[in-house]
Amino acid sequence: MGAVNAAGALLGAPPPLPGDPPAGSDIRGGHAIVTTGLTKRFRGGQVAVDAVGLAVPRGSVYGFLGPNGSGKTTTIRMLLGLVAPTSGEWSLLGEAMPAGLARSLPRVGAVVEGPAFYPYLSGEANLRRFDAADPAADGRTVRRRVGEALERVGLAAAAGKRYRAYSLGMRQRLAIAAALLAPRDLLVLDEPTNGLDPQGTREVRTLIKEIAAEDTTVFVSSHLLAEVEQMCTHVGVMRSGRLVAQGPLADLRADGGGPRLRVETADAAEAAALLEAAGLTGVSAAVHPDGIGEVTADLGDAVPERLCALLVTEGVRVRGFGVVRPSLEDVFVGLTGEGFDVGA
Ligand SMILES: Nc1ncnc2c1ncn2[C@@H]1O[C@H](COP(=O)(O)OP(=O)(O)OP(=O)(O)O)[C@@H](O)[C@H]1O
Repeated sequence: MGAVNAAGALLGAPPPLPGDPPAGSDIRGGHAIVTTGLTKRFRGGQVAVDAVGLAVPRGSVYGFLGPNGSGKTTTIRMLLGLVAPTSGEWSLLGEAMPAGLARSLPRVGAVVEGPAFYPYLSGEANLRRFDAADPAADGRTVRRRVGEALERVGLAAAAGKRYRAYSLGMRQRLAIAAALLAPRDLLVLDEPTNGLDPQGTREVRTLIKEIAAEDTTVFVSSHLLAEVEQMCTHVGVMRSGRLVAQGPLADLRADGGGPRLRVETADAAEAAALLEAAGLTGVSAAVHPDGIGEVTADLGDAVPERLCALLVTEGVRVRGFGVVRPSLEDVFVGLTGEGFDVGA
């Protein structure tokens, strides 16, 4: 499937769901996306998305993070009206869905799965062709809009080049340009850096930040924690079809707990006893196979320099001393029970 733009271009509105609120009744204007109990059970009984409640604030860059198969694409397809939920409610840009599809979708740009462009046509010709398939688009302004979209994604100089000569990063930027052929309040991107090399990844990431700076809410799925960390203000974490955490990135980071003291020493038992006597909590000591011990403890309000001086004065042979803050990955591993691919 290619980039999906205005309502009706590539989308067929799904039938209304039982219990749908009347059109326009959702006035939660502070959020670009809200879902309540959104669920998808495929034929055969598999629950791919299980009662997901998303709250995507307007103006945010929301990272929809989760391992492969955790239900991200299915959720995105439901949001865009490409597949009907089994149950649940959702709204896009304040419009209750699916009744409000025709009103909200023209303001939503989306890139879901691989873009389908003609290899022998130029980037510009591909965008014109794409625009022509959109009944909501005004053919009289196509030249200007295609030019602006190419400019926006940094492809103006390569506009006349054939698509097959584009790098992977350029191809992905062209897909984003297709989603930006009209002004959008919300951009939905499903794994936009998947398969890109580091240069292409950087290009797309920079572009997303620029688009967000222009007041477009961006909802971007990824299985790469490092990527989400670098470009998102908010994050939702999926595990096996369930949303296990959601909120501002900074809040989730804070959920990992406070800083920990870490001391490397051959006198682990003595160091642990001294730190406990000094009032530190969560003290634990371990000895590595090389015989060097490691003692960790919650730092709390203690002053690390004083603790270091105390250990040395009391004769502990300190080899290493530092304060470690829990990484976002530690938090997510705690939430999801599994690691994420952190190599962006
Ligand atoms: N049409 C379908 N019929 C049956 N099962 C499906 C269908 N589409 C997806 N699934 C299953 O639903 C689960 C969630 O898949 P989904 O593609 O939404 O996950 P994802 O997080 O986007 O993963 P990926 O990044 O690998 O696409 C998977 O177990 C998948 O096999």
